[in-house]
Amino acid sequence: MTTRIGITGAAGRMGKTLIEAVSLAGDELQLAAAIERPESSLVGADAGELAGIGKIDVAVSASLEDVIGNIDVLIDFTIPAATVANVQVCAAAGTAIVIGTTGFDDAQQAVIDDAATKIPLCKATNFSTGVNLCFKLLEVATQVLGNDVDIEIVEAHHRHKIDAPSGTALSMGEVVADTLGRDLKQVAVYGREGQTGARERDTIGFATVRGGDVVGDHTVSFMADGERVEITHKASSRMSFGRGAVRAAGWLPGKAPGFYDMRDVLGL
Ligand SMILES: NC(=O)C1=CN([C@@H]2O[C@H](COP(=O)(O)OP(=O)(O)OC[C@H]3O[C@@H](n4cnc5c(N)ncnc54)[C@H](OP(=O)(O)O)[C@@H]3O)[C@@H](O)[C@H]2O)C=CC1
Ligand SMILES: O=C(O)C1=N[C@H](C(=O)O)C[C@H](O)C1
Repeated sequence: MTTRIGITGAAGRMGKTLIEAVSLAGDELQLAAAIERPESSLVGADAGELAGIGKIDVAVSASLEDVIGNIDVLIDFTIPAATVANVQVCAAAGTAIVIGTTGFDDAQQAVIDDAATKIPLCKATNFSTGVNLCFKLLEVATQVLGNDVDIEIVEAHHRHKIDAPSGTALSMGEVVADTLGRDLKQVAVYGREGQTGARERDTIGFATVRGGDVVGDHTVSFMADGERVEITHKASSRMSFGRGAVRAAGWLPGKAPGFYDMRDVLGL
């Protein structure tokens, strides 16, 4: 059976990547709708031409509500406010959703958690296989190195990124903090300046770099006296995220309502 996919934020960097990723995914997955903001000049354009893969006879729509009945699953990589609106449309229609947007505040996350009681919902801060493998490697490294190391996370992204630290860096911090039985909200340090005092062992530090066209680099350092372990992931193409999100979109429809992430899709 064919899974009909909708993509919001169709003209965005990830939206265009996702349109191409669906076209590469085989006959079981089909792009059934591409949605942009009503005021976008791209409404009515062919989604394939927008993504640079040639005509696919799917016109960009101005409203998710207009097309929700034509899709089995929505993939949403937009901005938090738009995702929150879109997840509510999906919950009302009983349609599954894959969420890649990052940068939600607690109130926005609560709306998403509520939707997951009604529909199958797969949300990940990073859909690449490599990053999800890194989450596993981080668990092991943290278990072995434990409380004897200082842990710092550095991420770099392109100049257009609007949230910091990246969702992936925060997820990496959560994996490490959970494994150590620490509460990330209590121990995270976001950047340092001035007379900071000596580093406290229990803290987990984050540093952010922005510039150029960096697709997404993440390094977690475990630093002891005399040695250092670093786990690094470098994305060189957005297709690494697009492939993963489309795989999640093929996996999700038909699942029981609930909150899933890419580790569930990969069986990690
Ligand atoms: N989980 C993962 O694996 C990954 C997650 N991301 C995340 O995905 C998100 C999008 O990233 P990226 O594609 O680079 O961003 P872009 O800015 O390129 O795209 C965002 C899209 O959302 C649309 N949009 C913005 N505001 C609204 C609104 N109010 N209503 C409806 N649509 C809106 C934009 O439309 P318009 O062009 O008209 O403004 C655009 O199409 C980010 O949160 C990023 O962190 C990115 C890569 C991987
Ligand atoms: O905005 C991006 O580009 C990316 N965002 C995600 C994040 O915040 O972690 C995933 C990836 O690193 C690219």
